[in-house]
Amino acid sequence: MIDSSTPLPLFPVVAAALVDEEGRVLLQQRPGGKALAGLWEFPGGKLEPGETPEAALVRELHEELAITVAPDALEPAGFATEPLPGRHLLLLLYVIRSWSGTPVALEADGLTWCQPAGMGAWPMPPADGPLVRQLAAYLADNTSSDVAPDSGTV
Ligand SMILES: Nc1nc2c([nH]c(=O)n2[C@H]2C[C@H](O)[C@@H](COP(=O)(O)OP(=O)(O)OP(=O)(O)O)O2)c(=O)[nH]1
Repeated sequence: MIDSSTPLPLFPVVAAALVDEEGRVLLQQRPGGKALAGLWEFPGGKLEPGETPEAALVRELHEELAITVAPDALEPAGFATEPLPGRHLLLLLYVIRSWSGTPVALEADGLTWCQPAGMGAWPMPPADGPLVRQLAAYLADNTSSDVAPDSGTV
């Protein structure tokens, strides 16, 4: 018998907040027939055996969006955990500001670019609520402005 203290296997998933020059972030719609169909998510997916999180995300973004990302473009930006049936989701979010190619929905039902402050309008999986808040805070703290640095000090 499994009691509530039985640990669930950890289920690591990597996800990307692709940020464009206007500060918008790409979301994709999960396709029909999959768990959480119709909800909007950060592109990404499960790790394959032996894969690092970064390698998995580079691979997933190529498979899902046909874009190429250099591993050093990945900025760790937040995480969330969520109990799922039979396993426990560990969702790792990376910010990515540069890539090659134009994202196209190879697996998703649709793509949308939205400002982090407007993401609440898009229905997302339960685990994503904390990620959206962390992302907004991360971008507020880690986005350079167009103002030139003060060069008046010696
Ligand atoms: N990529 C991504 N997955 C998310 C997000 N939020 C969230 O709860 N998840 C969950 C949904 C799935 O349980 C898991 C991602 O797995 P997945 O999409 O690669 O795999 P899947 O089981 O849905 O489909 P498959 O690969 O077996 O066909 O992470 C998110 O923002 N992005």
